[in-house]
Amino acid sequence: MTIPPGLPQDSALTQVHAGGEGDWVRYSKTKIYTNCFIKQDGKLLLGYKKRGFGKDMYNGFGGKVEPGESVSEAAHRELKEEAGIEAPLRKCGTLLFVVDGVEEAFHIEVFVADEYTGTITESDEMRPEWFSTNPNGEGDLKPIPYDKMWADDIYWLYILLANGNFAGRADFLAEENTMVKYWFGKEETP
Ligand SMILES: COc1nc(N)nc2c1ncn2[C@H]1C[C@H](O)[C@@H](COP(=O)(O)OP(=O)(O)OP(=O)(O)O)O1
Repeated sequence: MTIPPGLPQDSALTQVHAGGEGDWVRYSKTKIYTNCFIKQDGKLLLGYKKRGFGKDMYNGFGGKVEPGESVSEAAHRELKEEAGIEAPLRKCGTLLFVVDGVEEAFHIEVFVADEYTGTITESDEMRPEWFSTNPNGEGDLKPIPYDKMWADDIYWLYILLANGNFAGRADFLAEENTMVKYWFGKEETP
């Protein structure tokens, strides 16, 4: 499978996962979102989404890029609004999701940081929680709850945890956490 439409075609991406059948779904509009992760000492900070899109699932902290805002500004704002913290965020991935029945495709810029300042605080939208990056958990910390996350996350989160860069696309069924077709690539480092 080649790099899907909607992802940068000239990048140094090597396919790491691909699956599904049929054609990529066509879409006419995209909305830009951010998604931010804090990783530190074998732990990953996730948020339990209390309302809105993705309710009752764990995810990074993020949301829509507002008019007049850069993607980086939006990432820092959402991290502060949803988790109460600031961090030296580094962009590490680009994701495109087309959800059947949702008019605009989700173009998501993913950020990561190894440190943060401030006090992690629950917001109206997210309840922050640390997880162990060890698949068996560590002490009181549970392993990353992939069964309560978007189905795509398991295909790229390990690259983020290893300080790599990635891009991917998935076409989802309407109102279901099911990928109909997907492609994920890792950027090769020289
Ligand atoms: C469909 O697959 C997805 N996978 C993953 N991992 N993350 C996703 C997927 N679809 C959306 N997201 C992310 C992108 C954003 O970080 C959030 C959604 O943002 P939200 O709708 O909550 O945006 P806000 O601006 O915060 O919304 P409000 O208007 O409610 O404040 O999920």
